[in-house]
Amino acid sequence: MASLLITGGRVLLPDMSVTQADVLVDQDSGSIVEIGSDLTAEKTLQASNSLVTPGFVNGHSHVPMVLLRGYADDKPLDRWLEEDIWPAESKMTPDDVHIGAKLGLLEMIKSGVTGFADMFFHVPKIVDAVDQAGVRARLGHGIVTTGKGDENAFADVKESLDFALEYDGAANGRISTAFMPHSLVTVGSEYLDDFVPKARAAGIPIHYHANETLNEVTPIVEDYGVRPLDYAADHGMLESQDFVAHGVHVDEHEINLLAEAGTSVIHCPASNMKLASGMAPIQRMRDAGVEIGLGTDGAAANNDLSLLDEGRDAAMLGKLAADDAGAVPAELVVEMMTQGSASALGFHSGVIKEGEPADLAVIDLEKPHLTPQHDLVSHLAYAAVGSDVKHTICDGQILMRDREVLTLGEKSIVDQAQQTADLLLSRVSS
Ligand SMILES: N[C@@H](CCSC[C@H]1O[C@@H](n2cnc3c(=O)[nH]cnc32)[C@H](O)[C@@H]1O)C(=O)O
Ligand SMILES: [Zn+2]
Repeated sequence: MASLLITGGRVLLPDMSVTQADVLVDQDSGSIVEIGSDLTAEKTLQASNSLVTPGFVNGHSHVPMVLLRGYADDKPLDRWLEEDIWPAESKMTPDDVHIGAKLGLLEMIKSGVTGFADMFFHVPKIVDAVDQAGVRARLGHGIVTTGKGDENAFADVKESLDFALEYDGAANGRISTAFMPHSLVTVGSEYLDDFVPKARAAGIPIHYHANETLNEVTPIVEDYGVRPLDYAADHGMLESQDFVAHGVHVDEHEINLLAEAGTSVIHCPASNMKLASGMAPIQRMRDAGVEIGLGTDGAAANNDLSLLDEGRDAAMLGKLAADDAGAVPAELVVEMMTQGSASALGFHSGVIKEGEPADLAVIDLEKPHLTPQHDLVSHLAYAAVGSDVKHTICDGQILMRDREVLTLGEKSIVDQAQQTADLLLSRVSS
C-alpha cells in the first residue's frame, strides 16, 4: 500500500469536534485508513499548528467564467447575462474553456476545494482539466433553448444528455455527470418532456438554476398557474439525486416539496448579493429538512471561487434573511461547505472518517487573523481565508504542498489565461 501520513495536526471530525490526531491515507484506494496516533507511513505531510478539514466542495459553478472576472459587474441577472455575459461567452472557443478551467481549478485547489459541480459548454475540455488537476467533479453541459430554432435547441439538449452518458466515471471515477437544463425559464417544456425521462432512465441526476430571481418565478406562475418547483416536479425534475442552484424565492410549499423529494439546494450567497437576486431562506429550509450545499456560482458574479469566503457570506446573509443572529451558525456553515455540498453532488467525501475518500484541506493556523484559537469551527466559518490553506489532498493524492500546486503549472496557466482573456475580449468588441 502506498501510504501517506498527515501528521501533527488537529483534525475536524464529522460531529464538528476537533481532536489532535494523525490521519493515515491509503494512496492506492484514495481513502482514509485511520485517525489516531503512533501511525507510520511511507510519506508524511506536516500539519503541525494546522487544522485538517474535509476538502471543501463547491456545489455550483461555471468555472471557465474566471476569464470574465471583472468584465461585467454591477448589473442584475437578466441584463448581466443578456447584455454582457452571453455575448462574451458566444466567442469562447474550446481552447478558451480549457485554459479558463485550468485557471479556475488552480484557484480552487489553492483555497482547499477538492470537489465541485460545473455547468458550462465545451465540457470535454473541462473534463481534461479536471483529469490533470486531480480534483473530483460532477460536470454537465448547460442547455438554453429560448431564442434558438428547433434544430439548434434540440442539438443543445441532446449534447447535454450525450455528454452525461459518455463521461460518467471519467478520470478514474473522479468525474461524474448530470443532465443540466440552465433553468426552468430558459429551456422549453417540450424539451424537458422529451429528455428528462431519458436522463432518469439512465440514472443521471439533474441540475439547474431554480427560483434565483423573481423574474424567473413570475412567468411560471402566470403561464402555468403553479410555483416553479411544482412545475419542476411535474416535469420529473425533483428527485433525491437532483440538486438545484439558488432557491432564493421559494415559498413554504416549495420548501416542503424540496424536503419531501430530498432534492438538495446549493446556496450561492455572494452571487445572490452581487446580482441583488434576493436572500435565500437558508435557516427555514434547513429547519424543514432540506439538504443545503454551498456554491460560488461563476466568478463573474462573485468574484472568486473560494468556499471559505462563501461560508462567511452564507452566515452573514443567513442571519440578515432570518432577522436572527442565531440563524446559520458556524457549524451549519462548515457542514454546508463540506458534507452538505458533497452529499448534494453524490460524493462520499465531506467527512474525515475511516473508509471515506481522502479529500482533505490542511489550514495553517499560525496567522494573526486566526489567533487566538478558542473555536476552530468558528474560525472556518468566519475568519479563515483561502490563502490560509497549506496543503490540498484529493483521492489520496497531494494536489498542493506548502502552497505549491503539483498537478498544474501555476505560472504558465496564469500567463496563458491573461493572454486568452485579452484575445477573447478583443473578439467581443470587434
Ligand atoms: N449551452 C448554453 C450555455 C449554458 S451554460 C450555463 C450558463 O449559465 C450562466 N450563468 C452564470 N451564472 C449564472 C447565474 O447566476 N444564473 C443563471 N445563469 C448563470 C453562464 O453564463 C452560462 O452561460 C448556451 O448555448 O447558451
Ligand atoms: Zn449559476
